Amino acid sequence: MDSHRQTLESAKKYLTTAASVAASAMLARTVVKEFLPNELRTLLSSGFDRLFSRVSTDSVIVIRQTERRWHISNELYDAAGTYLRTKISPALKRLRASKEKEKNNIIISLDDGEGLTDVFEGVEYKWQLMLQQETSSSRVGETSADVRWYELNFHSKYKDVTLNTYLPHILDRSKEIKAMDRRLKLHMNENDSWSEIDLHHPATMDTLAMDAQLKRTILEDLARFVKRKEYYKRIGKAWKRGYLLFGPPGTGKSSLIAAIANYLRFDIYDLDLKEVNRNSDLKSLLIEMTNKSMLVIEDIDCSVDLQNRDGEEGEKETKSHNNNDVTLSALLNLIDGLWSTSGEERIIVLTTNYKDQLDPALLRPGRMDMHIHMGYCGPDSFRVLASNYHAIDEHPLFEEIDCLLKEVEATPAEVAEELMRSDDADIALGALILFLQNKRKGEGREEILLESLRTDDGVIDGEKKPLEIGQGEDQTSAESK
Ligand SMILES: Nc1ncnc2c1ncn2[C@@H]1O[C@H](COP(=O)(O)OP(=O)(O)OP(=O)(O)O)[C@@H](O)[C@H]1O
Repeated sequence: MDSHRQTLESAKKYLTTAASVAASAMLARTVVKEFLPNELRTLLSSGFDRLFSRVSTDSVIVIRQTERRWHISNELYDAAGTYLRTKISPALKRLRASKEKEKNNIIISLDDGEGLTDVFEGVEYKWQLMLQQETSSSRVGETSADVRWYELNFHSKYKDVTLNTYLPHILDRSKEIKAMDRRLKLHMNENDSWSEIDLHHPATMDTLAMDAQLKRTILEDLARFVKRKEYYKRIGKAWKRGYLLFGPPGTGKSSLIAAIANYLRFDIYDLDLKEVNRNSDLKSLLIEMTNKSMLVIEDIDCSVDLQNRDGEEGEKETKSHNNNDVTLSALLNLIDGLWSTSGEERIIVLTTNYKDQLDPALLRPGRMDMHIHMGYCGPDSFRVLASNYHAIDEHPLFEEIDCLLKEVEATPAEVAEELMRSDDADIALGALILFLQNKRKGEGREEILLESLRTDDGVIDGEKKPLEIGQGEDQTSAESK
């Protein structure tokens, strides 16, 4: 996106017009201005009239604005503008305007040469933006308006493939590009209604400090999920995916949620169950959610107070802390039923610091598809943080830090805090070493106390960990179902 903006900025700056069309320079400049991304969208709000004109072996499709609002052409004209914006080379220094011989048309070259060339499935397409000033007279006097259209040139033998494949591809790509450009929203609930703010969380999958293999697994899972519309339809399952994030505070559960939202360009619906008084309110909230969104319930263990644990799942009374009527079974039924069937491409994320305190109903197969353990900071995570905070990939102190991180349980949040202490990498890494050494001393004393509680099988009483599938970094794991 930035490179496009730069291109457009530099295109604007370096605009030159051919000497022969000096009189048209003002008009051309207007078009160039309109190539700024936001304005482009307004410019391209209309449609096209399709016509083929044969010039020797070339075919030309004219994609033109039209008065008819809902004409298919509107969509394609709009899509062409969006699509071409991503195709303009960052190296482009100027937009060239020239006048067509014996015509009033001005050609705006979208590259340095003859026209922007796009190669798709081996076929070469040349795009030109055309511009004409049309004057019309009426009783109130003469008015003039700019008429713009795209000309798409290609060899006539590719006419079918163009209509059947290339133009649909442009429509699809433009939808994807628009989805990427869209501002993300964070929705928060108050009783039975959502309020929204723009989501500007800077976390991305790149800046997230976690075990490299686990990160790859999550990314692959997400990428597979969004491509599987037909698959979910075929198997008769709702197109949704559930992730349970668990781990100590400060290990990046909220950061991962934001990173997923930024990666998929999904809005977040942050559901605070304590704010919901009745199951009917919960239902209203879930119905209002849009597609391509994430339902997030943080600290699920604190949001609902589990009672009657021994009863059947459907009978479990799970009330929230402020004694409202919302039950866990209602939440689960709504998510499995209405929420899943009334929308698509939905993700649900539950977080907890204490997975072992969760109701088994939440952990049942098919409910949360992937259990992701956000663990303490290991060498992989530390490398990401060092790169985030100090833009360094290597440093003589790394080895010592790696050794300490293997011995000490420090959260990424704690490590990040130390790294922020100074802009000087040497000082910050030194502070981190000191912090880890102090922590190790503290833990050493604790270890001695815990030693007396150790049972025969080596497990510390009350500390028995749930069985997890570990991957990569020692303290990080994922269970995928
Ligand atoms: N894995 C991580 N990668 C990058 N930064 C992290 C990570 N974990 C923590 N941080 C840093 O620490 C801050 C707090 O982390 P975050 O809120 O994501 O943790 P959490 O696990 O959700 O904590 P809690 O359980 O208390 O909600 C973040 O804003 C970020 O700066």
